[in-house]
Amino acid sequence: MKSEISRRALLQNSGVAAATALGLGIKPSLAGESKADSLQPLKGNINQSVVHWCFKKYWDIEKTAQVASQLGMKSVELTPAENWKTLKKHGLTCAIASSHGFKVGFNNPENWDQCIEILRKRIDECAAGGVNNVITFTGMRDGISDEEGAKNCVAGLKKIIGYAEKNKVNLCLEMLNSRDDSHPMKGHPGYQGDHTEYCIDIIKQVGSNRMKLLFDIYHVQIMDGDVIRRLKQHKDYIGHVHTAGNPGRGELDDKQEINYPAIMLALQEIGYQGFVGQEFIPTRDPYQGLKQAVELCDV
Ligand SMILES: O=C(O)C(=O)CO
Repeated sequence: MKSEISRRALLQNSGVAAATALGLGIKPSLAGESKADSLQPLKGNINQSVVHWCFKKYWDIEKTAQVASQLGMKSVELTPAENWKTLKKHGLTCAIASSHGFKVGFNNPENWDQCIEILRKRIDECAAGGVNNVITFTGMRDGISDEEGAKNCVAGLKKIIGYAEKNKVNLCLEMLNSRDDSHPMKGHPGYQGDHTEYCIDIIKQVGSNRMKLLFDIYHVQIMDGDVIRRLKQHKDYIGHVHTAGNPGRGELDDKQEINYPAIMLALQEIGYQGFVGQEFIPTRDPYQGLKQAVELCDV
């Protein structure tokens, strides 16, 4: 896989070099990239998506959609409904809609009304816009025991899951790591749903085929590990998947420890039909990092 990627990269780079030498003046199709920088056609067995917040600093929605489309991805996700028409223009969808943030969630009954109101609105938007998934969170512990938090999550989510069912939209509960305290988006110390099985137990108790897990490989690797076994074990409950390199939530390169091609093959093996959202924080050229991730996950 690696040698194939390097070979491709080499061919592409030499193509650019040759064209430049010949004075062909390849017209950049996107600022900072040339057409020759685009991928070979993807196998497309994995539906790939890019998570907008990670790239927002570099690219607005139009540019993100252009890049995603150029890289053969199928979605730009966690972007508001007002942006979905831009995605459509580029032949893309939004794999999962955002909702209430991770800090205020269903573990505290005081937050239920607020979470339900925003989820209802998102479910309506998803039903109208052909989007299948909405994200949801447990919220922070803030003195609530894990047992109480789980009980509250089940009771709170049960108040909205019927509406999700009626509109054929999945609620995806995200597990997040609470270990990395180095950066506000690399880890979330105090988050209650910080173990895979804790979230799975909540999902099972809500008891609906519209209640799913957002399996973020980066967060699972930090808190629980044993990623492929967990994917297989919980296959019936996985609604969406996220990536990033660990440690550091950076690119999916050889400085990080997660074996993404093997994990993507495992997703195929379990018959996962959903999307894989690239959700890393770029530490170098964002286009090159995203291209590398897309190639690596295209198994
Ligand atoms: O850290 C994450 O993965 C989140 O989605 C928080 O919103």
